[in-house]
This record gives sequence, structure tokens and C-alpha cells, in this order.
Amino acid sequence: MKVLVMKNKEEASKRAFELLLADIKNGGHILGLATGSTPLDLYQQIVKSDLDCSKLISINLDEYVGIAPTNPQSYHYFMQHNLFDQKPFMKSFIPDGMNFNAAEVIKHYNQVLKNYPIDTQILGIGTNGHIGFNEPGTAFDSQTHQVKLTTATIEANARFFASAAEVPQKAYTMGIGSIMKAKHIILLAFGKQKAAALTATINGPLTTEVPASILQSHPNVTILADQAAASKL
Ligand SMILES: N[C@@H]1[C@@H](O)[C@H](O)[C@@H](COP(=O)(O)O)O[C@@H]1O
Repeated sequence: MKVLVMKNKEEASKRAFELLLADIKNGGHILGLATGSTPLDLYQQIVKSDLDCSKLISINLDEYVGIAPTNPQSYHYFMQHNLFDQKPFMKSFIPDGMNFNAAEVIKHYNQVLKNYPIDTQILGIGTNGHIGFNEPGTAFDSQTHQVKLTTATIEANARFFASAAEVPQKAYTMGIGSIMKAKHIILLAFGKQKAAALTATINGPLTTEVPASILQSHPNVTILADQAAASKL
């Protein structure tokens, strides 16, 4: 695990972009993408750059269940608005949150992940150490599944909704096992609200109680943190 503490999130995002470009230069063309406020700066870097994304494939980590792609709170909308509108990819996959047949969504997404093995996976981290929507207690070898979000995650994500009551209770997410198959994982962590989760991820024991701690056992992980997120390391 390579841990880089940067001056601020702008510097960290710049470095993440450089790492991504290096992976692409080395033949990587399948990107695992994340939502949330954390990767926004990185997506801005991509948008402002002259990187041609038309030959790249993207696979997103997760999506809320029951929110249409046209809903501004959906991860479909987020990706479209923050990246794909400006930089269309050759193909982009996001779990279908409007399909309530979980078994069908799961089967399809696992097939997508099999067909398109991820070269570089971008990750944020939840305040409870979750990655994607893999909440504490999720098996390390899990594949795509439907989750019931924890109160901590609903509260943390309520800032994007009118109230916590409007945050969906369920989501589809790539599993921890699926994430671990990526050749290179870049985890971004910004702000003091991530400090405890980050130190548990890097310095703590490998435990399903901190889903991101599994990254200690991955051969090629880069963690980019700002000073605040790194304050407890
Ligand atoms: N499913 C997403 C995660 O993929 C993300 O890492 C996390 C942190 O969000 P933020 O980057 O806004 O702090 O939020 C959500 O729960």
C-alpha cells in the first residue's frame, strides 16, 4: 500500500490524474469509477484535459435502488453531469437502480465485470470505512449485491437530499471481491471526517468491520489523502 499525504485535495486529485494517465499509457482502458464528493476534482481534471475517453470503458461502483437516472441524486445523473456529458466513454456501465429484480441486476453486473476486468479503480471511502456501498460486515469475497444502507451512510449522504428520509434505503454495489480484482486501486480521502476510517484502513487489523482494510492485502494500492484525512495516521 502506497500512502501519499498531499498538501490538499487539489494536489491529491492532480496526482491521481497523473497516476490514471500513466495506467492508460501502459494499456489500461477499463476504469472503475466512484461517485460522492471525493472524486469530483479528479473528474474536473479529466474534463479540462485533452484525454480522449472515447476508447475507454467505465464501470461504476454502485447505484441507489429506486432512483431514476434522470433524478439529480442518482449516480447515473452524477456521472453524466460531472464527466460523461463532457467526456463520453466508449461504454459506461452503472447498476440499473430502476430494476427491482435484484437477481437480474446482480447477474448482469457480474457478467460485465467478467467481460471487462478493471485496470484502474477509483475509490472514495465512507466515514465508517465502506467502499462502494459495502458496509461494515460485508464479506471480503463478496461480488455484486444489493445492500441495505446503514444509518451512518444514510446520514452522511443526506446532505445531497432534502432530508435523511429521502435517502434511499437500498443500493446495488460491486462487492469487495469485485473491487479487489482491479489491477490498480487509487483511494482518495479528504477531510477530517475521514481521518478515523483512514487510519483504521491503513494501520488497523484486516477486519470486515472496516471494509477498506482489505486493501492492505492488495498488491497495488495507492492512497492519496489530504492533511486532514491523514491527521490520525
Ligand atoms: N457509495 C458512495 C461511496 O462510493 C463514496 O466513497 C462515499 C463517500 O462519499 P464522499 O466522497 O461524498 O465523502 O459515499 C457513498 O456512500
